[in-house]
Amino acid sequence: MTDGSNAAGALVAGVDAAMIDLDGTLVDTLGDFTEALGRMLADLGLPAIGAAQVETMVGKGSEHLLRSVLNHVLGQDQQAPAATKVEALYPQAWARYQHHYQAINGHHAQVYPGAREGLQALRAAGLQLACLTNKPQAFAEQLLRAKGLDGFFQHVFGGDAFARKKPDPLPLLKTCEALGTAPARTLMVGDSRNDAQAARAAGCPVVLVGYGYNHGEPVRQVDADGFVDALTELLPCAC
Ligand SMILES: O=C(O)COP(=O)(O)O
Ligand SMILES: [Mg+2]
Repeated sequence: MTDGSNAAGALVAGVDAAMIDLDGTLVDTLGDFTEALGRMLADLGLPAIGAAQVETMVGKGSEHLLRSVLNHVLGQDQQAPAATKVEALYPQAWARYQHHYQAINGHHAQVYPGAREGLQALRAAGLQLACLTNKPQAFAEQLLRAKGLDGFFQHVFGGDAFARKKPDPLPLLKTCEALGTAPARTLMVGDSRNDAQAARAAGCPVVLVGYGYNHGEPVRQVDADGFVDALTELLPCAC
């Protein structure tokens, strides 16, 4: 239990549905990202990147991740302006990354302790659930199926499902529309300021987990309505 858990329970008691982030919230996918990026960088003849570095770059979708990784590895090369090189390499990097990620999706990833049980409890409490991630739709669906988590969700929306990604409020508002719930009664559950900013702008309550990826910054400094250490703390309470 954490200080935020009572607040989280109270929030759950006051909502009709929840939107659950995927990477860093339901599944620890850092191993998948690092593996697919490593294979991509090897194909391009570029230096490798470590998991600790990758962790700070995850959460804003694949395009942002690839540009951050290329910038990082090319930043060590002073021969040409990094930005020009990044854009020149980007199309090939994108194709190799897609190829490799699809092949290894879920192989180096683990469902977080309590995540499955938390989803079960939320469904048992009568909440509708949507998975709302910046991960591309096809990869998100493939991963949820591989981990046996797909059956919990009425909807799955990836980073390419709408015109803009989190932290823009649009994906949350569109998800509320699909669920048929008011934003103020639809809880966002995520792991980063990306999720929290989007929720604030959409008018949704937001709870963050303490264990995910928050762009290399302490997550408890983010403006959110509550924090939990496991999704099992998201139980509706009568408080
Ligand atoms: O950037 C990503 O692919 C991860 O996205 P998520 O944290 O919104 O699931
Ligand atoms: Mg996340």
